[in-house]
Amino acid sequence: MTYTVKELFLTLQGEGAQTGRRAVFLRFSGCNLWSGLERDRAGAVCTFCDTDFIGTDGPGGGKFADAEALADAVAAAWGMGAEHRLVVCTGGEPLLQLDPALIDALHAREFSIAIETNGTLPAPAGIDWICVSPKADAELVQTSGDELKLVYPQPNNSPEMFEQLDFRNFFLQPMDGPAQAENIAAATDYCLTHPKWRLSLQTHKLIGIP
Ligand SMILES: C[S@@+](CC[C@H](N)C(=O)[O-])C[C@H]1O[C@@H](n2cnc3c(N)ncnc32)[C@H](O)[C@@H]1O
Ligand SMILES: Nc1nc2[nH]cc(C(=O)O)c2c(=O)[nH]1
Ligand code: SF4
Ligand SMILES: [Mg+2]
Repeated sequence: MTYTVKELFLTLQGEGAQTGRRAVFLRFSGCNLWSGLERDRAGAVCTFCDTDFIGTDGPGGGKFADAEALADAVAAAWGMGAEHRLVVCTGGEPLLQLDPALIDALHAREFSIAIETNGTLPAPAGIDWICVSPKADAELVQTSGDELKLVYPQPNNSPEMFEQLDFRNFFLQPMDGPAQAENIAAATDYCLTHPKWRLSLQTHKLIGIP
């Protein structure tokens, strides 16, 4: 199938348990919880998104005719060295496009495959690291994985609703936006009083990398 990619770039994972790890970010275009247009934001299911995922105009973005072509572009972005290869599939919502053919093509190039998903679609087999970030008012179908990363605070989406699910790590990530300082304070407070939960800061924003 053809894959539609907003951008594809090398950076450090900024969030969650793998923070600081070198990774190729593969940002797919499109999401099932928001059109990406500002005029639709207030009426969307997910209203706080910090990402432009429309079109194919970002660095390394474009249409890729098949899994081999896209996996080749990911490998080229990584460069030399077969060890510790990591690709983070994100978006937009990556599970609208990530399929078994692409998983196989990335594994054939020695990549561990991580995903950042809103959890509304089931993850196919073979993904090496699943990060689910549930959104209020969106049905959660992917209820297991490696980390659950809840943007905090969200009305109608409290941490207590998720802490019994089958995840190895539980993170609160302060919502970026006009109330960022208050949200960091509230998330810090929650982690201090609920030791199951850890704080995930968006470290790439702090240090000015993509
Ligand atoms: C842009 S989303 C793309 C992947 C997927 N659609 C999802 O929501 O998980 C990547 C990560 O950024 C988080 N995120 C989005 N907007 C945010 C914001 N304003 N503040 C903090 N985290 C945010 C999401 O919850 C998710 O964990
Ligand atoms: N450096 C960096 N780390 C990230 N972790 C998750 C991100 C995302 O947008 O999915 C992200 C991102 O956009 N940049
Ligand atoms: S689900 Fe993810 S990509 Fe879609 S609008 Fe929300 S944060 Fe953005
Ligand atoms: Mg991001």
